[in-house]
Amino acid sequence: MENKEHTLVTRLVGSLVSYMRRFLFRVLSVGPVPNHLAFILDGNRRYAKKWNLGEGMGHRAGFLALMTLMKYCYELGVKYVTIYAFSIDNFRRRPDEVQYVMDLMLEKIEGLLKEESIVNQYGVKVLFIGNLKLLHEPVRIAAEKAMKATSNNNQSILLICVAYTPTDEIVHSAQECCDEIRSSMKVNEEKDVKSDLIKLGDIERHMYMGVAPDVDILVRTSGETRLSNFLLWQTTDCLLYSPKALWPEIGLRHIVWGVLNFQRIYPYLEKRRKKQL
Ligand SMILES: CC(C)=CCC/C(C)=C/CC/C(C)=C/COP(=O)(O)OP(=O)(O)O
Repeated sequence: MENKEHTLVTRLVGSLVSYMRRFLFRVLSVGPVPNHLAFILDGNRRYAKKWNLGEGMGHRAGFLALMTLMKYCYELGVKYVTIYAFSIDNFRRRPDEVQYVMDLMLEKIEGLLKEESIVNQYGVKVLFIGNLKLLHEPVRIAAEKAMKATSNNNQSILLICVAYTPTDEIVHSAQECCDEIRSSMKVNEEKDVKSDLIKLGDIERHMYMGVAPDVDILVRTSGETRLSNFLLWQTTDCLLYSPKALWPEIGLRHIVWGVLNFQRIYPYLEKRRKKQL
């Protein structure tokens, strides 16, 4: 009996908190709501150290934080959420750590496709961004399966940057531009691609991130203010926000604060984007 009462109280408190959060988001959406939030997940290992946990537990806690944050973003009406899950440089970490993160990814990608997952609750299209050939084979296969399974969702988009760095992305885009021009040439035409044939729009179209608009807010946790080779092309006119919290500690207050600051500088960002400044 006591157990039943406890469950009922927990449920009631849960509903009340959720109601208050939605109310807060309604108030926030009186101002401009960002369309695209990007996150650098920094501080998983420091979190594990802080709480005397194994390093892997830090990454697990990081994944849980990501799920909560996605929920907040989609409730608020943010359409695109991009995360820096693993960079090309991260492959140089200790082999056992790389293996742990790859195994975790495999487990979590499979979890994302389950009926009760956030992906299904919010109609999320999942896109993996980066040089996927560099991923461990089972992870690449799972990533491709997830993209296929969610391809018809269009309510919200989750872009997971893995085996990604923007420098690699720019080289990839330039190569694709050249290939496209070459394939449009006549059979007996010389296959030299003149540099002035490549336009800005072509480069953007061939970027891995070409599927999403530019970022509105870039959040990097753990107080670091460096971009560390993330979305260099797509962050020219966005708010950079670096809360002190380690990634697994990120929460509602950070999202609200980030959005309020975005709204404060929104007129300036709009002017810059319309090239009026
Ligand atoms: C399917 C899916 C989206 C999975 C995501 C899995 C996940 C949470 C990956 C994050 C890995 C990572 C390199 C985090 C950065 O913290 P850090 O290791 O750099 O921590 P530190 O800054 O304290 O050293």
